[in-house]
Amino acid sequence: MGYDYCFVCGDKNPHGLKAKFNADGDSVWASFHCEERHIGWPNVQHGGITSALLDEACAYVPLNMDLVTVTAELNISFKTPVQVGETVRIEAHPTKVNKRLILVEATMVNQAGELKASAQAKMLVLSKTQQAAMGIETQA
Ligand SMILES: CCCCCCCCCCCCCC(=O)SCCNC(=O)CCNC(=O)[C@H](O)C(C)(C)COP(=O)(O)OP(=O)(O)OC[C@H]1O[C@@H](n2cnc3c(N)ncnc32)[C@H](O)[C@@H]1OP(=O)(O)O
Repeated sequence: MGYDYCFVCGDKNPHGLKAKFNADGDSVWASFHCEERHIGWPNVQHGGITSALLDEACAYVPLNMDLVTVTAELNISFKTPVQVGETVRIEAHPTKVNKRLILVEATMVNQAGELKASAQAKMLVLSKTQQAAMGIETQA
């Protein structure tokens, strides 16, 4: 699972987060280590980084079903700051699957199991025409 220049998962993007997402049934997960370059406030992971990781996890859920989507809505609750030096696990799973709309929930927890952030997303399935218009190439 991956896309070379994606800011979150691409391994060829020199400025990217290089998070690797794995499938586990209909769920997906990834680990991420917070470093100094990811902060906003001192020692605290930037909320945009947290949001990007959760958004990506939500996109990987339909990808795991061979569906290409964009995020139509993303609601995030930031529960506890992610500190520099912490490793977090991001997980996401589908809660409702319709023809064009996939509802997804995602969480970010640290190694002690403390909830750092959670998200609910509405992922809109793109038609082949919409994918082509966006320059997204798929094998199928
Ligand atoms: C292949 C690649 C493999 C590897 C990839 C790894 C990289 C992964 C990268 C992942 C990156 C991370 C992910 C990212 O960050 S993706 C980037 C962030 N997201 C965007 O840029 C999306 C921008 N928005 C749009 O493109 C359009 O507004 C969309 C496509 C969302 C809707 O467009 P449009 O309005 O023209 O709609 P439609 O004609 O297509 O469809 C209409 C249907 O959709 C329903 N609807 C619409 N909005 C909503 C809503 N909010 N709630 C509920 N329903 C909604 C609507 O009622 C209708 O239903 P129905 O009447 O048909 O029943």
